[in-house]
Amino acid sequence: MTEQPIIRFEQVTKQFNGDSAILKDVSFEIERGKFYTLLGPSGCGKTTILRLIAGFTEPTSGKIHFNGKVINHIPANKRQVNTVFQDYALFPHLNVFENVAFGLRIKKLKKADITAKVMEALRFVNLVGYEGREITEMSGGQRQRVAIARAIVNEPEIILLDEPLSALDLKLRTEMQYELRELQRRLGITFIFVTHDQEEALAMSDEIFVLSQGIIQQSGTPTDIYDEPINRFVADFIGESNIVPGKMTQDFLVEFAGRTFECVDRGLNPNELIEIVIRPEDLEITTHELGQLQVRVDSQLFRGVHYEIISSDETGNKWLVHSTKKVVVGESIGLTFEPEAIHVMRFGESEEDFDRRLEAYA
Ligand SMILES: Nc1ncnc2c1ncn2[C@@H]1O[C@H](COP(=O)(O)OP(=O)(O)OP(=O)(O)O)[C@@H](O)[C@H]1O
Repeated sequence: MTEQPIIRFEQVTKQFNGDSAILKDVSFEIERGKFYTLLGPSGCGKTTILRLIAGFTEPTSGKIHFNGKVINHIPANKRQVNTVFQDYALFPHLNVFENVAFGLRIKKLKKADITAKVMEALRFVNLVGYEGREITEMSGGQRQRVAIARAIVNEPEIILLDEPLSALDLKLRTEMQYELRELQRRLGITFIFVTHDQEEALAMSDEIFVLSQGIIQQSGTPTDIYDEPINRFVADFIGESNIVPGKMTQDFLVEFAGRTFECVDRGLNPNELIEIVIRPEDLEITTHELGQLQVRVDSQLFRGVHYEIISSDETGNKWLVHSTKKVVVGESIGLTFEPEAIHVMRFGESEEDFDRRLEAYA
């Protein structure tokens, strides 16, 4: 028997003061011990999901299950959940030790137990030796670690992290991404992390939920989502892509840019209109004659590791190419790609409907 999910949202809708719904009939499951990321643009409802899990707000309709029990009305302080906020919400008048100890003092633990637990949490985040420091004397990255220590000291089953890296500069941010990921592995606690940064989500997560307009557009592993975006929103939001209109003439054959190509997808209706996604790094540059597609180079930018080339084919499609080869603007070149590089999306169909259709077909 598979273990039941630690969190399950069952058709959860959230509306504020009669306004239109922020979350619309959202259903998902969170498994124990994994690193999840809620990814989406500003205002899509990511923080609202965290607040619902934490118990800071209740759903307008639907059910939230925690270890199989409905927790809609359970107050925040009775849930095995701790949150690390964007601004860390540390107490500036308390030192590092007291910040971490705060929750344990409220629970009235014995002094010796508090010391042992706080030191253990500080050890986890590599801050032993800093316990007497004032919060104001700590750097951004160190404050971040204090906030995490304050969450883990309560031994929660879930840690919620609301854009915790957004205040850090790029270098520190990358370091903290590694640190957080590593910490989650060592602790084995479920992490639910919120970000609007797709690279961060791809780098850190076991599973990503891509949200837009109060709906989970797609969920899956980073490679699932990157390689097989379900719709135009996900393809655009996760990395750069070429999206062109096409037709599925039969299984394993697609037509776009006026030609027919082999692909690895099947299960669509003959001649169904689709959108084709090809990632810029999956296009190879060759001579005009050897290309599967002939394009004219419109522009070229040097990006350090690669050139970013914008080109167009005869039917007017634009093709973005990432290549280590340099080309000449105005020149006609050929593009080649493997059948696996062609990803097929259909218009306006949900992930569930898509899967159901594929299953029925298989
Ligand atoms: N208490 C509230 N009352 C009314 N509207 C709210 C409330 N909290 C959030 N909203 C609205 O709900 C929508 C979603 O907000 P939420 O904070 O969940 O988005 P988000 O995806 O986390 O965005 P961001 O990345 O900007 O933090 C926004 O339009 C916001 O204005």
